[in-house]
Amino acid sequence: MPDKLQDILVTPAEMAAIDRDAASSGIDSFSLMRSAGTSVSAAALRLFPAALRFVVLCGPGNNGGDGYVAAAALVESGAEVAVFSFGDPAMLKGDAARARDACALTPESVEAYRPRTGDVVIDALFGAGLARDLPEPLQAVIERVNESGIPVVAVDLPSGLDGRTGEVRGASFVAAHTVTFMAAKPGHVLMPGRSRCGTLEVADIGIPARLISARAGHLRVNTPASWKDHAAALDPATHKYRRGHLGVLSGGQAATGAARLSAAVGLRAGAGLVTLASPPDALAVNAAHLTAVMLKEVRNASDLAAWLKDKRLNAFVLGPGFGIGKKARDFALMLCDRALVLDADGMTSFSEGRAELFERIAQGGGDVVMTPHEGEFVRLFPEVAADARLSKIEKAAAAAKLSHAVIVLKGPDTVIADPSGRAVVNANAPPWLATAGSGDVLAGIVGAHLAQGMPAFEAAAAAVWRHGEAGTRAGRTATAETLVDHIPPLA
Ligand SMILES: NC(=O)C1=CN([C@@H]2O[C@H](COP(=O)(O)OP(=O)(O)OC[C@H]3O[C@@H](n4cnc5c(N)ncnc54)[C@H](O)[C@@H]3O)[C@@H](O)[C@H]2O)[C@@H](O)CC1
Ligand SMILES: Nc1ncnc2c1ncn2[C@@H]1O[C@H](COP(=O)(O)OP(=O)(O)O)[C@@H](O)[C@H]1O
Ligand SMILES: [K+]
Repeated sequence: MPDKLQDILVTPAEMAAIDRDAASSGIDSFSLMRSAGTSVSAAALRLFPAALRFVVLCGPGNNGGDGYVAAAALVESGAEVAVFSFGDPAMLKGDAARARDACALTPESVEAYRPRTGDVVIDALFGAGLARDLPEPLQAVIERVNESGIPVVAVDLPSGLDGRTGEVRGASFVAAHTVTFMAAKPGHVLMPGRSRCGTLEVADIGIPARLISARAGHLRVNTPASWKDHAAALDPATHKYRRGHLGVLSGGQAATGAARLSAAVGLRAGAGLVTLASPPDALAVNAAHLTAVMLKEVRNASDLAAWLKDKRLNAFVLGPGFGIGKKARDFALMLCDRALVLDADGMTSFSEGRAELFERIAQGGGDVVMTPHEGEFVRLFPEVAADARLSKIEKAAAAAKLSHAVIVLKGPDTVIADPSGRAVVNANAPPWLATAGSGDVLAGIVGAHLAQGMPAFEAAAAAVWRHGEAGTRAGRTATAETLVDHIPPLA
């Protein structure tokens, strides 16, 4: 796969346009189908050399066409092959009809398929463009195959998954391996889709990279390529203030741990200095637990205003354990013309009165990153959360547009989106990141990146990636504290 296509995510609508562009540029579309089908048969033979029979399930469109090509290639390799079709194969058109004609096997109806030990299923029923629920009889076939435990190799995407959203349309195969073409689609990386694709192979079937780049939007998988240009190695002549000064706002004495996690990881993630701003009642407990992190008493808005006169304080984290209410709102409004991570209680405090926040962010010119999990997202963006048509990427992008902030919509498939429509989907996070305080650690990493001068989108994307890596390094028994100890270097 050409390097520049490596991380690109192409929506099914963009892919359909790319297909049309390829055809109108004179590329023979049947040769693309032949490459697609043979890359599937090659994968099946490579991964399942001991299969007793390959069962190719072919649908009514070009995905089915790929299936007929794969079936013919498998027959040629000497394997035992059976073909089952959904819909009347006589109704196939164009390239798919040609592929059917080139396959010597006579298909049976898919409903007649009964899984047998030793079978390997090639799922060529529907591709990534599926946008409505599968018919009931097909759902029953899929469930039967899933229950049988027979391995499935999916062509393009496991049938039943929506390639735009990753959602299940009635039922979907759970594949052991998926072969898609030219570029991954959102449905391969968004949940639950990602967990149903098995290993993902992106096959180059010969569509020129320029045709793909010309149609692809600003959607990527989150890898270092998305932000490494902003993660410069340290200048040997640097000093701690040049590495940035991060301020973290602590809650009252009963809830200080969350902010301390953000502060501790802030230093680890590269801020030159971190100061924890504490209300008076929490000073003693914070002092007892801090060493390299500094402590500052901040009682109220006027204390904060006085502290903000120090312009070297260039980024803040507000929210973890802070408490919900007017104080959080006042503080956030004062901080959002500097670089700010608004997390947890900081966001929830704006369940009412968000318009003022969003306006300030738009006017402030600072870099604001909000890091909601699903529950916080519903509170701050109820109308976006309730729109069932939107994918997680589209939800994060809509919230970014509405709030003028960079949105980190967390979960196993965290999406980072900015108001201009740029978005990345994260895929390196192990499930044991779902542990108390993990979000506080993430907020502190974003804050450290902002303090170092990274733009908000890159700061957030790099933080989510490092958080995922820290999870992998810390291992299954990770806690928020051990995540702090396992943050990998940025550059
Ligand atoms: N991307 C590319 O450049 C290439 C794509 N190819 C294949 O082409 C596929 C896309 O082909 P198509 O656009 O024909 O898509 P599909 O093969 O997924 O089939 C779409 C057809 O199924 C019908 N359909 C959709 N949802 C349905 C539902 N829920 N119930 C019943 N019928 C439904 C549609 O009306 C349409 O006739 C890709 O998945 C890939 O496998 C390859 O042939 C080679 C080139
Ligand atoms: N199943 C999962 N797989 C990978 N990462 C996850 C999963 N569930 C949650 N996470 C990540 O763990 C972190 C949890 O943050 P959050 O929900 O704010 O928890 P807390 O408030 O306990 O810190 C987020 O970064 C989120 O993306
Ligand atoms: K499929």
